[in-house]
Amino acid sequence: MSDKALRLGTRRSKLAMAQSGQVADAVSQVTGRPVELVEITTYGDVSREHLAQIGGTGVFVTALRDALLRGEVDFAVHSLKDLPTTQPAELALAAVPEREDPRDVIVARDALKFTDLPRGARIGTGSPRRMAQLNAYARGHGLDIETVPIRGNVDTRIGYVRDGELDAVVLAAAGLNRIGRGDEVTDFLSVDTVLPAPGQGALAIECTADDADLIAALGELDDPLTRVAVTAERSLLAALEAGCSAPVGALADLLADGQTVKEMRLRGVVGTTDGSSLVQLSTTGPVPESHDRAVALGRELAAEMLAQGAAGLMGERAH
Ligand SMILES: NCc1[nH]cc(CCC(=O)O)c1CC(=O)O
Repeated sequence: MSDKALRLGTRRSKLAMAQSGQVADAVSQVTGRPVELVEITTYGDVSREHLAQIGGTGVFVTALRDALLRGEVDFAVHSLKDLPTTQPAELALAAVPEREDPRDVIVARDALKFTDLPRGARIGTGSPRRMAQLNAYARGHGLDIETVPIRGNVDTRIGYVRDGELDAVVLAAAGLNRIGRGDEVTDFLSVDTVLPAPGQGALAIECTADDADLIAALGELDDPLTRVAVTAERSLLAALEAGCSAPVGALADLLADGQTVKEMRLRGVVGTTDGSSLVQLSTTGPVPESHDRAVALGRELAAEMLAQGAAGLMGERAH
């Protein structure tokens, strides 16, 4: 391969710049080639408030993919949870690096923990998945909380807490860690309380499907166990026919015995945003040995969830 600089297409947001910068360093380490960042403005960046109306799924991703297909950049980095579940044939998911912390967290006033929030606490989140699970937990544990729909970037969201408008906001640990603001977390939400979005905490490194040399080079950053886990999670999401704004949580984690990975557990949840009904199921078995097995596992769990009424819960929307 040549020693020409590789062009990495990235969104301009703090999170995108941080994760692209980190991947750029890793890629230049494994390829020995310099990597230059090429900033691309996405429709999701200019029209954030209208994300719900324009459908959510993939708005952050489309502009980067278009730049790849036009040959303006060589590869791109996405938050895996923002990727649509269908992979275009012209693009290759060259690497899924090892996952960051998949959990959701809260940033609350006065360093409060979730379960110490006072009666009537207002918790900001724009995510129906987070609302559904927080409200379900509150109902089951006698907590009195109000989930308040909010949008915006990390600064905007944490700003609602700093200026006293909200008692807490919910964010992904991975995003805060990547921008160096992990120290603002006041509580980590157990995945037993709030299952993260499918793919949360993982990145996707994408290039065009015809660039075999680049696919092989980027593949050095792939973590096969993360890939198999997110494949099962995304297959569950796809089989539930839900977009990224739907109240679907999924997490595949590996059960290890010392250093040896023994089994994989896939958990899935859907619910109404008020938390009055949830369908939550899990399955545990051998780590899938192929992409197709991981896909099948996600489908199987989705089928069980649908049999328990999951579809009816997803029809309902936050606003
Ligand atoms: N919904 C937007 C989004 N997409 C990816 C992340 C960061 C976490 C990740 O990479 O999974 C976030 C922010 C958040 O949910 O708090």
